[in-house]
Amino acid sequence: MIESQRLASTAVSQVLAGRNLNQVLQSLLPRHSLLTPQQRAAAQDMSYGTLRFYGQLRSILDLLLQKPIQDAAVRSLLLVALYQLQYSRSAEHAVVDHAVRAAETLKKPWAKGLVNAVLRNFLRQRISLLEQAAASEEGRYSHPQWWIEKLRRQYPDDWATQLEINNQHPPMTLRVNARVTSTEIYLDLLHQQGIEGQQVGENAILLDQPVSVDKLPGFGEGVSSVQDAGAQFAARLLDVADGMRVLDACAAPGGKAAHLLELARIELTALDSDPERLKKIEQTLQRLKLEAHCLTGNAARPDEWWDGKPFQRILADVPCSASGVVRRHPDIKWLRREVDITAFAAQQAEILDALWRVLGSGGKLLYATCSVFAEENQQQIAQFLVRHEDAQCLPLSLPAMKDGQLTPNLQHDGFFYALLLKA
Ligand SMILES: C[S@@+](CC[C@H](N)C(=O)[O-])C[C@H]1O[C@@H](n2cnc3c(N)ncnc32)[C@H](O)[C@@H]1O
Repeated sequence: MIESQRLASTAVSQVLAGRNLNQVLQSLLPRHSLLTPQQRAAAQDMSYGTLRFYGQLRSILDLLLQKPIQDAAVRSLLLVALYQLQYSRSAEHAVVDHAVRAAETLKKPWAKGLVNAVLRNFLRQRISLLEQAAASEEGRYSHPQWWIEKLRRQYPDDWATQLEINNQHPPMTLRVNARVTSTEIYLDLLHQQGIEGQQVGENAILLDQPVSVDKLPGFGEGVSSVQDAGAQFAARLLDVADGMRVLDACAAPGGKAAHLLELARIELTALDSDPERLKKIEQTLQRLKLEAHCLTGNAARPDEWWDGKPFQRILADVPCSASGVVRRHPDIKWLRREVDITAFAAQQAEILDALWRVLGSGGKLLYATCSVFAEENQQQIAQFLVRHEDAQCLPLSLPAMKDGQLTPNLQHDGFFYALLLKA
């Protein structure tokens, strides 16, 4: 456990210094090649869990300390150990003992005693500390205060439910490749392997328990993919048909692009501004035996990549706050600042305006975000409609949506969709 705990502490410390958790783990894990798969999984769980409950754990740590700790390594080690004590099944004495030994290796003579005292005090005063931490909203909901307030303003009825859902483990959902088999047949195949789930969309199967993809029948051969049920609405809403010229303007890592290709024999251009992420689309399409024209380029600058032939359909799955998918990326809660939402909205408007120019008359553009904030969603589209008289927003006939908004729940993540028709 000690190695996993140390790795998680380093990861948490780097995220709190401003780095993205996925990238941090991708760079740290290969450097710990002696870890067993179980130790790696434990390190990931501790990193994700500590950040999921960082608001609460930080409040508890502040209550336990006479003055704040400036040392990032010791502070992160304490946060990870508090997470383990409160949320994991590890034996308490082992968590404390390993954290004290990990503190010794930090070569800071004062750290060992402090770590020991803080963790033992937590165990002695746990109930009262949990109650005191819950007195502040950040401590209670483990989200930044500006986020809590924005959600409360925009979702007066279910803001607290959303915050609670955001702190749960995300569900694992599969997309069955409609070109290869039916959802019913694949459910049966899963059942034969002892994997249970239920159909929650035309091609979507929500698994009872997450499993490693190499246990999924035919995964390597492209029979299924992992994709949230909310994300699976995109390809259906865009209403593609064989022979259409389609642009996926922010395509990486390629989940929605692949779904579009599974649904119809379209001529797809998959664009993304990040060449590294673009490689992931190529890998995904190779596994699924699908083809697209993959391009590196800025969606807001069509002059740099467009061949002048209008598209009949465009998917604009724009960069956003990702506030609808924090279950999967708990670091987002602590990395985003309120001003970022305005910056995202400005970037999204620029991309939308540019893409409108490359859409043919009578064509449809599906605007998509994985955000729950109105500035990036309903307000963005209302302003777009004012700027573009030739645009009409079509009604979406999905029962789970309100004004195009899906909020995170037990079956899917938070997404927003708006389908725009060009006169
Ligand atoms: C929400 S993700 C897209 C997810 C993807 N549609 C899928 O389903 O797998 C947004 C993507 O937009 C890309 N991006 C950001 N700014 C861009 C721009 N100006 N032009 C094109 N792509 C951009 C990012 O690199 C990122 O891959």
